[in-house]
Amino acid sequence: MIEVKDVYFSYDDREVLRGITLEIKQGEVFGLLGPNGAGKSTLILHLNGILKPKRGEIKIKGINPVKEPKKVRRIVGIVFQDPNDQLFMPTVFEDVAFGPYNLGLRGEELKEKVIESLRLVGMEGYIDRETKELSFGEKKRIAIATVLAMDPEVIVFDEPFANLDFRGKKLVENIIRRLRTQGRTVILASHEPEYLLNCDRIALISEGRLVKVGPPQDVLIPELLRENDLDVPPLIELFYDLNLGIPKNLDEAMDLILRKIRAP
Ligand SMILES: Nc1ncnc2c1ncn2[C@@H]1O[C@H](COP(=O)(O)OP(=O)(O)OP(=O)(O)O)[C@@H](O)[C@H]1O
Repeated sequence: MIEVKDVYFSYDDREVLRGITLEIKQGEVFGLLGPNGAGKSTLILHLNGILKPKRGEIKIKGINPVKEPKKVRRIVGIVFQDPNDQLFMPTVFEDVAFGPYNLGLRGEELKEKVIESLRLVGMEGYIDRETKELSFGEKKRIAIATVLAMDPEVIVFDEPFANLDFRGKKLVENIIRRLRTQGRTVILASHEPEYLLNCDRIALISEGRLVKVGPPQDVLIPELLRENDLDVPPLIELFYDLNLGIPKNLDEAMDLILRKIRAP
């Protein structure tokens, strides 16, 4: 689905991506983990042709985003880290309608798409609000709706949980769960391992290099996280020490602990 082949990128003469090679399969929930400045956002901006590799190549379903950015942008939707980079229209309706309007939707069909997308992020009551009046968390949810409204096969979330309260985080988790059941490909970039427990695979990136890629139990190793300036959540530390594997969530964590306690 997504092939990243030996990609290098520099801002002026500062090299930020140094030979990244990755393959992401259709329907995968794929985590991009790395400390601040590792190059996660830079890599993401390559996936729909906003940035062009200095060396190497990217293919999305066989299409090169540099050569055919419009085609690729119909496949890959990116939810930017800062919603202010995503929202630029006066009202919420206009912001969410912008993408589907460009895809050809009009009238009732367009309105229904906007309402449906806002409902998915719990913001249908905000349809006529002025975007600039909204709080950061509200803007973040509208930004997600603008991407959902275009029904992309691949959705990339850059630090989707940053600056969200408990309810906002749960809502994003539920959206990701729904996208997974729909068989969409989801990419989640974060510097916090605890948000990537549920991923199928995780790529650990540091200083523009791929350090490791694999399922959570192979990548979320306390020593490896520390070596790469990442936080080690107590849950991961505990489960690693007890040799219990990596739980996907608190329910599974409880289950694993109870099984361990009850084991003869
Ligand atoms: N537009 C830009 N011009 C120059 N340098 C940039 C630009 N954007 C990012 N950088 C630099 O590139 C490096 C990688 O940044 P990037 O935003 O890709 O990292 P990141 O892993 O997403 O970090 P974070 O977790 O802080 O979002 C950083 O050193 C950053 O300062």
